[in-house]
Amino acid sequence: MRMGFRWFGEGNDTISLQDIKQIPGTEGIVWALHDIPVGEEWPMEKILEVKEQADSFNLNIDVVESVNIHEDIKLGLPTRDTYIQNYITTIERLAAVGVKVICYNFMPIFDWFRVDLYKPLSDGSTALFYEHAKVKDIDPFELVNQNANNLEYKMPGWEPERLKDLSNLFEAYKNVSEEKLWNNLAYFLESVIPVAEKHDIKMAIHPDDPPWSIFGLPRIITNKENIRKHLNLVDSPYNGVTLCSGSLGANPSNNIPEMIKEFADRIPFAHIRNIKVFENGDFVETSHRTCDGSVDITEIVKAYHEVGFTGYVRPDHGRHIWGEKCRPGYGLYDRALGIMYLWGIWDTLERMKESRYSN
Ligand SMILES: O=C(O)C(=O)C[C@H](O)[C@H](O)CO
Ligand SMILES: [Fe+2]
Repeated sequence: MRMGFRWFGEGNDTISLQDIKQIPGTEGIVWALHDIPVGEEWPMEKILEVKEQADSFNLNIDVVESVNIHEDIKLGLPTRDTYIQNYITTIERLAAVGVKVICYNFMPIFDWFRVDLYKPLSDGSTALFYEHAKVKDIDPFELVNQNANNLEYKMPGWEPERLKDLSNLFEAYKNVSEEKLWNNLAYFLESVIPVAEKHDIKMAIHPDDPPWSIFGLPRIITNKENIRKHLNLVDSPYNGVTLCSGSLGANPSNNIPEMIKEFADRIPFAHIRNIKVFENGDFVETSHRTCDGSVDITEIVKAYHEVGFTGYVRPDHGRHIWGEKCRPGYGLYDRALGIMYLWGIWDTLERMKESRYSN
């Protein structure tokens, strides 16, 4: 597996490239141009700027997360063709600088969703928290105001300029059933996958986080059957999945090692993280260690090892520990610990494999 670390860019992250370089076994950054509005082409000069910064630390820029999808594409509006064309231009430019994987998601309106970004844990750290009862009661408009407008950091998927149009967006989605969303996804894939094939760049959809409908909005990338359906919409190695253990793991009936085995050659990129799911279905982010949460990280890494996984991987959200001031879920310390845990399991499995052969 090839390790990367999500980085939000110069002046937009508390973590430096020097910090990332010092995390053992980390070869690259997982990056995006966060200041380009969703739907616009990514300018080549800005792409090259990131490449130069990463080059100077000998870090690769092979994985982009995310080139977000304009809402008109998800809604299937006539204007979608212009936005798809822009997306294609961005794919071509990214391929030209050597990018190998583009992660994206197809969630209506909201990206990942939590009710509390700093839930105190018993060890004195804080972490992202999802609470069913609150989501049922909460007015999404109020939450957007809290999350998007009062935060120190502009978070991808929570852009205030996009969400100020929230009531129109909700109105527009009234006509979009799950089936329609699938059709709109198929339309998008049929346009972009041939381009991805031509330029040798893999498209990797991120599962919905959490993997169920919220506020009556359809969500479709939620379980094994639906991931299979997605991969069959356009049956190409360039139409893949970012298999995220934390997103899928919020539903305990998702068997992630089984998915890794079935979809092995269609997973160009993996997110590995743990969460603790409570009996009532609420969940909180934990350390990556298996026994700290409900997701069996050991079995997951074992499954990747068994299938001979050579794709990209990153730790996903971490807790906020040791007093770190950082983007919610994206501090340096807990994610770096996560990387060491993943390598610990992987290296042990490698050693066991070698000794099996030598005995
Ligand atoms: O919620 C998660 O697990 C994520 O990793 C969020 C992703 O960055 C995002 O949805 C990808 O487009
Ligand atoms: Fe993820």
